[in-house]
Order: sequence, then structure tokens, then C-alpha cells
Amino acid sequence: MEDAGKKAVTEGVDCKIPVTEAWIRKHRLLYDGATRHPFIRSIRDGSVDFTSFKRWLGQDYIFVRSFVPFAASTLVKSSKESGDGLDMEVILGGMASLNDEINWFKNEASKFHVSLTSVVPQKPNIKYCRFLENLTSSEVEYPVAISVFWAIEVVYQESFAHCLEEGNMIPEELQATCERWGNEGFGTYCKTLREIADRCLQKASPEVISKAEVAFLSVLEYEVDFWNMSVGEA
Ligand SMILES: Cc1ncc(CN)c(N)n1
Repeated sequence: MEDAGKKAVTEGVDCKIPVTEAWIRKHRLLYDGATRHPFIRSIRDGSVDFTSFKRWLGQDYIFVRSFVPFAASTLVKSSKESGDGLDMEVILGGMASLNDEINWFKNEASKFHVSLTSVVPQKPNIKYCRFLENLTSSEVEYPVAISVFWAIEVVYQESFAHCLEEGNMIPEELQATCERWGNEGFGTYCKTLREIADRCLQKASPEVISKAEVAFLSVLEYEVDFWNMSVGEA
């Protein structure tokens, strides 16, 4: 009986267990590595090194700019594949908040005296951006793209929401950063993206589900590398 339950979890085909939940359970260590990185913990406990924070700020600005074409390509896929058009509206809203994110980075960079025009993208960032660029192809299936979209957003949401949990000692200067991704509205948005991903994955072929899982794992690995780069370990 217990084995039958486990099988359903690992394959993620039982309607009772959404595919994304099955993935998170199966890859818990890596998921926690991406969402509870030492850099994030250092923001939460106040021991963060501001040089690392500024490095992250500059590199993430570059990343967010390359996230936009990927988001646009996912929007196109959603417009073709989601029946009621509601997915497209959610992604469109996400793109609007990416626009705010870009402006937010510009403001923060000026506060922290980071010159965004002189930031040189580092290897982990270049690799992550290249991964996203490859996913913009029309040959990449919508369930794969939307799973990646969700995974990228949820890593930041979970990380910064963790920073905000009770007992935090976030430096005053970084409070706004944590609220940007850790706020309730962003949490709801990520939940909606996850529901869209699960609905698409539920209808997808085993081959596409497996491609999406590989892409999900890649996101987690790239996110860990990205945090490592920020603390100067890449
Ligand atoms: C690396 C990374 N991952 C996710 C996010 C959230 N949009 C971001 N800004 N940067």
C-alpha cells in the first residue's frame, strides 16, 4: 500500500499529487540549496557582506534583462496553447512586474553606488542566460517553459520570504530587497504560476514531463551557482 503511494508521488501522475510537488519532494536537497543558500541566510541574520550584495545586484540586473525575452517567448506559447487565455494574462502581469524589477534594480544600484553599465557578466550568469535563450525556441514545449518560469520566480520568492520570517535581523538597507520578492502578492503570483504549470504538466506526455523535470533541476543548479557567484565562490 505504502509502495503504491510512493510510486504515484515519484511519477507525479496521480492527480492527487501535483507534478511540481512530486519534483520538490524528490529533489528536496537541491531545492533547499537554492532557496536557503548561505547568502540568503546571511541577509536574514544580518551578517551579509555588502560587497557580495552589490555583486549580486549588478549580476542580477543583467540576468533580469535576459529573463524578459524568455518571458516573452513563454507568453507567445501561452497565447497559442492555453484555451481560455487566462495563462496569458498571468504571464503578461509577470512581464509588467519584470519591468518594475528592472527599474527597481536601477534605483538600488544608484543607492549602493553600483554602476550597472560597467558590470561584466560572470560565467555562472552567462551560462544561466544562455540556458534561458535556448528555451526561447518555438520547439520548446509550453509545459517546459512554464515550469521553468515558475521555478525561477519561486526560488526568489521562497528565499526572500524566508529572510522576512519572524526573528530576522535584516539590515535596514536590505529590507526593501526582501520585500520585493518576499511579499504576499509575489507569493500569490508564484502560486498561480505553479497551478498553471501543474495543469499543463498533468496533460503533457511522459516525455515532455521528463524534459520539464530536467529543466527544473537545471534552474535549481543555476540558482545555486548564481548565489555562489554572489558570495565570490564561483
Ligand atoms: C537569478 C534570478 N532568479 C530569479 C529572479 C526573480 N525574477 C531573479 N531576479 N534573478
